[in-house]
Amino acid sequence: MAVFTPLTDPQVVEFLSRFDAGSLVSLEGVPAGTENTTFFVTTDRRELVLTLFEQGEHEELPFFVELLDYLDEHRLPVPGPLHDRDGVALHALAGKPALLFPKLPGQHPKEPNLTQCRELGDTLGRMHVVSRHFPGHRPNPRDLHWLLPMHHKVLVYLSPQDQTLMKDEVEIYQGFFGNAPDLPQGALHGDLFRDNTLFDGDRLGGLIDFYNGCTGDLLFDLAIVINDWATDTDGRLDAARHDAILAAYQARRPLTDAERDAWPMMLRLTALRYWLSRLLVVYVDPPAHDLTPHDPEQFRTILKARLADGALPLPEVNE
Ligand SMILES: Nc1ncnc2c1ncn2[C@@H]1O[C@H](COP(=O)(O)OP(=O)(O)OP(=O)(O)O)[C@@H](O)[C@H]1O
Ligand SMILES: N[C@@H](CCO)C(=O)O
Repeated sequence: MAVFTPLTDPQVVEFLSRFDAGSLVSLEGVPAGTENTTFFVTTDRRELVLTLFEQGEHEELPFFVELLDYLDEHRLPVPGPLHDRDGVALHALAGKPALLFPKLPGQHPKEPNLTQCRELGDTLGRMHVVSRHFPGHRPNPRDLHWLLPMHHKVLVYLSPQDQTLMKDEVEIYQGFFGNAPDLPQGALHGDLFRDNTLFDGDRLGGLIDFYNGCTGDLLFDLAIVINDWATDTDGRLDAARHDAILAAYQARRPLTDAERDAWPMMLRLTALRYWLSRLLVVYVDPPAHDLTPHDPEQFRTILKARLADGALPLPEVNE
């Protein structure tokens, strides 16, 4: 159960009174989620989601509001936060920063079909086309600059083989990305796993949970997507889902030559990024709650599969 901060009806009634969103009918805590407290709020006019921010850098919340406003204005399927009658989105509730969102339709796809993969690739491609012009700035908090110092913290918990694997990989990324290939930049979702999307049948209802959002290499976002959406249980790439996502993405934004060169390395770097972040949660900085952490092993397996198999050929772009 991930309601870390309970709320009463009167608190929510008072909160809602600042917005033109109707009067409270019901309030329901959402069990999913491990980082923030989420409630579904039904009013006499609409369905909403109320998020209380439990952790993280609260001073970064205005960046997320600006990014969601920007993507919403550009007609991407994201929950653009509600602004109150004075134009303010971010408020405090029960001592926590709070945002109110429209409730988007759909469920997280566990085993996405090819139509859903195409939808996702198309939407991410559209998002990256507009996000290149997003004026905000937040350096990617999980790129190589983070891997370099942080991987040292987990080495002691790894087998000698895994220590070598992790150290060698980080050194290889440093050699490759340290020479700064010229990769297209823009705003990223930063964590676009299946459980951060909602599908209403085959229709993409929305991309949610933008709290890893940042600016940086667009390719980083795409590699996270492929590693989660197009990987089989043995860690190997699923060619059909891989091609469906990448063909749809590239119909919106063809990859540059530099991105094509960097692609196999970016798949490895983003796999290691999650191996490491999950190891940190398990061994170094466990959260106060007792929810089962995500399994680090899954991303070690993915990394090893990318090393063994390389990347699959990128689908042809139809100009
Ligand atoms: N705008 C929305 N519309 C519909 N459902 C939503 C919306 N926002 C959040 N949810 C639901 O609430 C759940 C928790 O939300 P969210 O992913 O933001 O929480 P979190 O604690 O940050 O989770 P995570 O563990 O993925 O970081 C989601 O899995 C989804 O089911
Ligand atoms: N998507 C992340 C968790 C949320 O940041 C993971 O699977 O490790």
